[in-house]
Amino acid sequence: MGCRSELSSWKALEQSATKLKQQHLKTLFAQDQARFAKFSSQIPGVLYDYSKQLIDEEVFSQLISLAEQTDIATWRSKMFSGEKINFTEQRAVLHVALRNRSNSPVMVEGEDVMPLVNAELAKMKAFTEKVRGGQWLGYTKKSVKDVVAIGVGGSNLGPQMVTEALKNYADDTLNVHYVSNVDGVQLAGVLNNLNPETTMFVISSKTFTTSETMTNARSAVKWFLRHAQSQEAIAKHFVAVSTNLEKTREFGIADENVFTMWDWVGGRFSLWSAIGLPIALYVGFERFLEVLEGAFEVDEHFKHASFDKNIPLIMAMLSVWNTSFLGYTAQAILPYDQALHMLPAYLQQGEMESNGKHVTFAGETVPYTTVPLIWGMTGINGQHAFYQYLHQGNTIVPADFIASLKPQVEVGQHHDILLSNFFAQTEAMMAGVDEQQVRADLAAKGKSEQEIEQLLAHKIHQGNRPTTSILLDVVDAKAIGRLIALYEHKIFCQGILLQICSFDQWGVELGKGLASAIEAELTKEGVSNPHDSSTAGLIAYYKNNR
Ligand SMILES: O=P(O)(O)OC[C@H]1O[C@](O)(CO)[C@@H](O)[C@@H]1O
Repeated sequence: MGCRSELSSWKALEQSATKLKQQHLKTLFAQDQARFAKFSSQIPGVLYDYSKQLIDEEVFSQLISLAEQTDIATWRSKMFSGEKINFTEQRAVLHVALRNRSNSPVMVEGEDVMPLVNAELAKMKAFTEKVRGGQWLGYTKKSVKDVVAIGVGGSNLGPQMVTEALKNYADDTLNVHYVSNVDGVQLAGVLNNLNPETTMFVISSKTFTTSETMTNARSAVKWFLRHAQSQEAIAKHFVAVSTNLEKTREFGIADENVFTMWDWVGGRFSLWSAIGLPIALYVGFERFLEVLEGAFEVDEHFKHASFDKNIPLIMAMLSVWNTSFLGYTAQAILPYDQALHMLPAYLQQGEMESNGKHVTFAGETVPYTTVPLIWGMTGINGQHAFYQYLHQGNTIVPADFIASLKPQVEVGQHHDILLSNFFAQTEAMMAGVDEQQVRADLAAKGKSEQEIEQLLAHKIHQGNRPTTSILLDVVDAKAIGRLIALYEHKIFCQGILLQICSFDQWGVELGKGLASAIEAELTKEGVSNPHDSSTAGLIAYYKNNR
């Protein structure tokens, strides 16, 4: 299997990039009144408009050729049929089985995993209903009021992001608090306000070895036992989500309180599994199922839509076009919906942990930039923070703008004001403001010729900054399921287009190992390992001055 850059479609795209870099989006719009119709696609509940990306029909068809030449369709079937496409870890990649609402068999090594998935969903349902219904009683026979979800990375970001997104659908049955940071300040801040008699802990860790999570979990047990004073009480207040029964037992959690997941569920794709338990506890099991249903709709779209209408594939093709061909090495995620305020953080892990890599399937160094730096925040707040850079900085950052037709809560005219910003920003980034317009605006304001000359260069906006607009109906359980699944499949396609193994994370594993070696050095009696002078100096300063 040769490198992607040897493919004829790749070479054609390289030539097109040279041409397109001379083009202005404003001209492309002026030349083609049907541009929006040509470069947009819809599925129920989602309008995806990529007409403000710096492409033309030729580039689009070259991108489709790239998708064909890289065998996206075959890889897609491999994923859905449980082949071990995570070949560096010898694992299938089957988060799609977790939301397979058709219940058709999904085989892993000759075994249909759907009965396992359904059994776990049934266990989650029974548990959620018991806790939410007040029948699950704590050690003093009181029902649960607060849930503390302890986990990090994929065992935190997905559930927390969805919990935040669906806040407005929650009743006041339970509060859910998330603790991910090993900085004890976070755990202490949460526990300070809680009553152990009415608190349930959900310890989520696929491996049940992640140092941050296990440290927080152990401290939570200590805090709990200080009050409960009885080891047996733990069974009423601690549940776990993990693949590692040996470790959950060792920790002291009874098997019946362990929700399982499987090695074919990657951490950053795990919110659909029992890792989503805190979501179900917060908004109810039925709503959690709606999240799965929304994702399942997108799985079906991804499997069956033609390449030129296939939204996740188009998202991936555009990312590769912008990054590997046009040389834009960052991408902003800008939700114009408060419910999606954690989406940028979630997608940072999704995309960068998956595809932030530099070798091909065969382990050769790729000669192109792979994925961009993903960053962002809610659009309106960003407008008053970093949009200056997006409009007039001398690097170009393509951006995904995401909004909804309806707000979760109507408050006066707020939504129209919000959306007018959403529309205005992408229009301005596309069209910019040229010299003629700046001159006319300043003259209309009564500025002198001299004043106009002084201000001119500062007020010109070059525009030509690519954006995509995603319009959801309203952020509800189904919509959030759809949106996440779109990005997940985008990440999958990106990996194939770039020939990157998307489902391992060796870089993160390296950090984990290094930190635990240094941890031992930090004790008083800890022996210093050899380090560079900076690291050694920092450790010594810490030990001598803390
Ligand atoms: O669920 P675990 O095993 O605690 O791992 C947490 C996270 O750590 C990572 O390995 C690295 O951040 C993620 O992929 C994973 O989601």
